[in-house]
Amino acid sequence: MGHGVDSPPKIVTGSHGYVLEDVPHLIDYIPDLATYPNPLQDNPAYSVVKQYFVNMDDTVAQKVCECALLMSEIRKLASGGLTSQEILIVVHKDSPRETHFRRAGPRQKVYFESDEVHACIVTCGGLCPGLNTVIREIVCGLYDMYGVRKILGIEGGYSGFYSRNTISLTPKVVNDIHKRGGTILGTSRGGHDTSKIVDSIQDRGINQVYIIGGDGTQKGASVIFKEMRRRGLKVAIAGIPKTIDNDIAVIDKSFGFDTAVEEAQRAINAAHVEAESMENGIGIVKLMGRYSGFIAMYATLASRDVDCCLIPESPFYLEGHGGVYEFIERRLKENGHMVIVIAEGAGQDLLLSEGINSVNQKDASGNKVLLDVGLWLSQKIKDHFTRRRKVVMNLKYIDPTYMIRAVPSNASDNVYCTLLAHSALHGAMAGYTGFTVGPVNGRHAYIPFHIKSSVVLSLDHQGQDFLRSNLGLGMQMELVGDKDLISILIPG
Ligand SMILES: Nc1ncnc2c1ncn2[C@@H]1O[C@H](COP(=O)(O)OP(=O)(O)OP(=O)(O)O)[C@@H](O)[C@H]1O
Ligand SMILES: O=P(O)(O)OC[C@H]1O[C@](O)(CO)[C@@H](O)[C@@H]1O
Ligand SMILES: [Mg+2]
Repeated sequence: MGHGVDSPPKIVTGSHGYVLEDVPHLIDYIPDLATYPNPLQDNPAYSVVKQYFVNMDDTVAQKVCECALLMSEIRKLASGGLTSQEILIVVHKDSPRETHFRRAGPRQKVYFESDEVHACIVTCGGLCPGLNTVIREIVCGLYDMYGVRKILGIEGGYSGFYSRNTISLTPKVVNDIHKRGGTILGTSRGGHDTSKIVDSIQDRGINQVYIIGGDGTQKGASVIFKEMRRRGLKVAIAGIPKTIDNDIAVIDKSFGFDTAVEEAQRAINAAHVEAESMENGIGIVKLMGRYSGFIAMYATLASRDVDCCLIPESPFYLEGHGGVYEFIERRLKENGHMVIVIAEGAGQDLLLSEGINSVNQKDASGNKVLLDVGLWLSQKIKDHFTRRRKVVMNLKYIDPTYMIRAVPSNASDNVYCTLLAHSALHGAMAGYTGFTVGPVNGRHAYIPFHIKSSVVLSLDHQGQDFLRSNLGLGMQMELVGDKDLISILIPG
């Protein structure tokens, strides 16, 4: 019963301009599927909680506007005449309502019997703190909540589907993996061969696929979903978004980000200790962030020892008025030392304009390989001050790139990873497919792949919020360059 054409986005509109970006469901292409009562209803841990199951119609608003509910809605709310999906929305009376997503969580009816489920888990792309926690909680959640016994781990990312062995995953196998960094399954870039992957899933009789990875991985998951649908297979594809860079616009935050920011403090502290111990000491720390400076910016805000933070969203220059050299000179005069944090994607245009390694290198997944801006900046500063200005200065460059992502996740990321894992498996059990999970405005939701894979968040989108939060944190700010986003922060 396969569909020969791509499924268009499932957009549901309602009254008052309500728009639901819905996720696909197995019954969209296999209409006569049997349903079963959710086994959670007999679980004493859950049955005591009132209203444990998510209402079928519950949705989460992508944006919560700052104005109040319409008076008519307030009246309806008071009289119980609004559904819970509507209660979640606060709208401006004149503006169309924003996008909504289906709320995540367990449903009363499921589309898989426990002993019918054959699940698999795969991790793809770069490492991120929390990968093992997500794996653990999918396994334990399926086992404990749904009585699922057949769960396979696919080794080595997408290519592992057709070129590697599998691992049988049980709660015992995954018991303490959340205390370790990395992923027990291994990961990889490249090697996404859709038909080989789908053949492998079909041949093994797998019917739930949990795919943990970043933007590239979610695009790969979307292609797998489309092929499943084309073949008419009863296989639920659930994505769990992973990006240490925190650059997915639609969800509130990505897992591992907090841990990475925390770990980055150690490098910044070291840079600060080194810098303040020497005459004209400068500590430079390079942090991850190809296209967005979230890690750099949050690590800067948390530390209070950083004088200057350079991010990809805000181009900067070195020479002349408003340039980095001028700022360094002033800070050294005022303080005798300074710390600079630079995101890996910042200043790439400057390196390219100097003709450094202009060959466009790509990794196995087709991602552009960036030039080392930290080394370049260190060399430039040394050259400028020591050789050209004949100023004594001591510069120490620290690159903790892989140290901040190879660590185990911290406590709050562990809790977050657990919620993501549970959202994913509740969704798959309920028959949803072709979706990814994540909190939107603080509530966990199911988001269609086409939205997740197309939006990359940069700090530019949040410029105003950033200004507000920086001011709230007691930072003074100064512009470097001519852009409207702040590049330099001076602890107040
Ligand atoms: N457009 C695409 N279609 C199908 N598969 C893709 C696509 N883009 C990437 N992939 C596959 O997804 C996997 C991971 O992609 P990638 O290496 O870009 O990491 P990522 O998921 O974006 O994570 P990271 O946060 O580390 O960048 C790879 O196996 C890659 O082949
Ligand atoms: O060196 P690798 O393993 O390709 O990964 C590095 C990249 O992965 C990311 O963390 C994205 O997840 C980037 O910020 C970084 O450039
Ligand atoms: Mg990526």
